[in-house]
Amino acid sequence: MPQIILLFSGKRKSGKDFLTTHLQKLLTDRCEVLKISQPIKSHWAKEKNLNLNELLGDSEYKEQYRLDMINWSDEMRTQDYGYFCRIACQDAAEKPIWIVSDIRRKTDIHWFKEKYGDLTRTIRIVADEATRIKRGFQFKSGVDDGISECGLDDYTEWDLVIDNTDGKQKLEEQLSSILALLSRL
Ligand SMILES: Nc1ncnc2c1ncn2[C@@H]1O[C@H](COP(=O)(O)OP(=O)(O)OP(=O)(O)O)[C@@H](O)[C@H]1O
Repeated sequence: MPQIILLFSGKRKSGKDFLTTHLQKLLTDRCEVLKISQPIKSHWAKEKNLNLNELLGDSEYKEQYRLDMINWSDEMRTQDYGYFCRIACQDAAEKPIWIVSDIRRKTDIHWFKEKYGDLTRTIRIVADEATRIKRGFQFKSGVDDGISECGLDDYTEWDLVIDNTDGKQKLEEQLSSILALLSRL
């Protein structure tokens, strides 16, 4: 059982992978990074005979399959909203800090809060559209106007909001604001 769980959310190309990878480097073996998209991608890779590592990485490859994966995983979620959260947690190593790098829906937050109560901390990464475009974002109908991108737009109870817009916050500032959430450890 972890002692604290950091739930990260943010729109496409806001910097979720970037910041959680830097955080992982700081926390080294005290933390485990979980991705809710991992079980989705594993299933999809097996089913369609695709390269799992390419799907998990930051590449054009995953964009080709994103819409299909979203549609399939949404169907699974309507039957059981905790399905992918549960698998991601089952597969996670015993570490004091869990970093969940891709929270996308209110039901994801709900599931973690229901199961882990006040061990959870929610973090929203924001970046303006110009920055996201510079970092590879291109609007895609069915993806960027769907629930997986917009499901948390009106959520207001974040424990921390990080501005990852180009030129706004320094990486060290961003990381120290996240570390402050771990002060109870
Ligand atoms: N603060 C930053 N400074 C420089 N480059 C950044 C910064 N944040 C993110 N990037 C770069 O922008 C690109 C997109 O970031 P990243 O992959 O972390 O976004 P994401 O939110 O995980 O996107 P997706 O939802 O598509 O997986 C990456 O190439 C990353 O290295």
